Amino acid sequence: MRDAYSVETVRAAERELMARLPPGTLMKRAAAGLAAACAGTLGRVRGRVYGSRVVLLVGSGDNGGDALFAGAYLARRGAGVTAVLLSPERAHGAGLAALRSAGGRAVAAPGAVVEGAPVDLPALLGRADLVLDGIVGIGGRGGLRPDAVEVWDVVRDAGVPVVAVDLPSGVDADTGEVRGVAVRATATVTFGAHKPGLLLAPAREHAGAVHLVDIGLGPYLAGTAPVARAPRHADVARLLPGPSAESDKYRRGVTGVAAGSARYPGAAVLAVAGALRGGAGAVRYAGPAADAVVARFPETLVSAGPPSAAGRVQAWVVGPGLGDDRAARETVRDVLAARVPVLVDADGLRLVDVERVRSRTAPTLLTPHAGEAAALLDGVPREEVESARLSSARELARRYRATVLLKGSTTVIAGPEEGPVLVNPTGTGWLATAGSGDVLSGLVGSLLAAGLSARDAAAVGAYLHGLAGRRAAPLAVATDVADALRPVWRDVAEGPRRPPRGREEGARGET
Ligand SMILES: NC(=O)C1=CN([C@@H]2O[C@H](COP(=O)(O)OP(=O)(O)OC[C@H]3O[C@@H](n4cnc5c(N)ncnc54)[C@H](OP(=O)(O)O)[C@@H]3O)[C@@H](O)[C@H]2O)[C@@H](O)CC1
Ligand SMILES: Nc1ncnc2c1ncn2[C@@H]1O[C@H](COP(=O)(O)OP(=O)(O)O)[C@@H](O)[C@H]1O
Ligand SMILES: [K+]
Repeated sequence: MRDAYSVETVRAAERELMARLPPGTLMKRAAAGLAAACAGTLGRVRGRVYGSRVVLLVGSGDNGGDALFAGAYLARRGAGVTAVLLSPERAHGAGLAALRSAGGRAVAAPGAVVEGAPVDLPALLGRADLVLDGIVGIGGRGGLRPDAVEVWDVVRDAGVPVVAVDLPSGVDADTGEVRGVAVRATATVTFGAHKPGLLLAPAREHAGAVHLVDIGLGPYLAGTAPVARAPRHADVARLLPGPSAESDKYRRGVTGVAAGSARYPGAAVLAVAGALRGGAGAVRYAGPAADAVVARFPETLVSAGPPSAAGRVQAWVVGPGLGDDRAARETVRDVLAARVPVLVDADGLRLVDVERVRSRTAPTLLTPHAGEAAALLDGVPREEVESARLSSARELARRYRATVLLKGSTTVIAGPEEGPVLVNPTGTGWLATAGSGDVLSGLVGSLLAAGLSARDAAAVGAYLHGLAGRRAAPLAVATDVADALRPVWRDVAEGPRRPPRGREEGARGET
């Protein structure tokens, strides 16, 4: 698991560690790691550090201090380093002195000049090979301030690679929210621990490839809970269900699918397609699209009556393409009355009664996209859910006393109890295609039937579905995603072969 800790927790751990070390040690460790990563980037873009041109954007806090010390390292290796100070009178003193004694120079940002000729920022950046964003880190509030926006606009237009120091300036470290303008980095070098914002959209889209620099916080974080955890290949591989020597199809679990309608038979077919690839031994379909399901998947056990009359299952999936008529409503009620885990998706989410879900004794898993989640949260704006995924999923899980898998650019999973939210690291925008959510609900339902907890089934399902989307891209349609589940499952199960860069977990980058 990749664990992300709140700013408060990171600061507390830093305080404890700092108390045991000579002053300035942590910043020097951070800066050394940052400089090494920057040297690597310069090696790639310029061939070497010596003779390259580096611009530091330096704010008024310790984040700017990190940039200045890293700049000093690079200057000692022969880079031409210029620090652009957003608040010259408050820039980190020791960092500034280190940069100057290493041969670097500092200039005031255009908005900060009180007298004298302002620096020609476009010209400076036009010659730069690399920019370090040390405007603001975990001490930031809200988006970039106007003076920082002015500088960032020039950097962005220059198209120079940007390494963000600790976090892209302007993003919210704890929530992943971006209120206003924020830096977009090629890479982010973060210190001590991941911050939730580095795992969560929209902020994670600003971070580029994320490198974690160990500054020795590990022992001081050990006893504290992360806010968010992102599974890796090995975590998922451990949870994949598989037949044992004594297995038969019933012992492997039977998935029930109550989906589709005369109007939307395809949703039933796609949910069954996912369910057939989730590790259960059999899939029962109950509903009006039985003919379409059997025509495509003859291995499905079908019936046209209510789900409760379909025979035993170990988990139900209800909702995709169900419509919202009386029959749909009854189907949802019938399934929720079952004493097995139930996944509710799509139309099912419009028909669930909160008290009925809360009173269930078997696990319930809700799988809304942002629009559905917004409706379940009494009609808050969809954008509000999209910008605050973590708290939205948590709130929904708390209200419904259920596990929630909130789909979208970052899929997050929250359980009814307190504890870390899971963040899915796989996926691609190509999954935003009609019916791919139906495949996911079938897949996760099958993992539930195979015996995984709601949280594990959601995490494994989202992870595999995201990989399948990448494998089927470009131009993936939902059936391609379902077809890609088998090879993706095999890859994860076979691990630990390092996936080709750009296709797997590390595509957004982490080292
Ligand atoms: N602690 C440690 O041991 C270690 C910490 N380390 C490093 O320290 C960083 C944290 O440093 P920090 O606490 O000094 O805060 P920081 O992120 O520099 O920002 C504060 C300044 O930003 C300003 N500002 C605020 N919002 C803004 C905005 N939207 N747009 C623009 N400006 C904004 C705000 O201004 P003010 O409100 O005071 O006017 C304030 O002066 C951390 O991220 C890591 O890099 C590493 O060296 C490892 C060891
Ligand atoms: N921008 C995106 N990036 C990554 N994944 C996405 C994005 N948009 C949607 N998805 C994924 O695509 C699937 C779409 O599901 P859903 O919204 O239920 O569509 P449908 O109802 O058509 O099946 C979900 O798994 C979701 O996480
Ligand atoms: K920064």
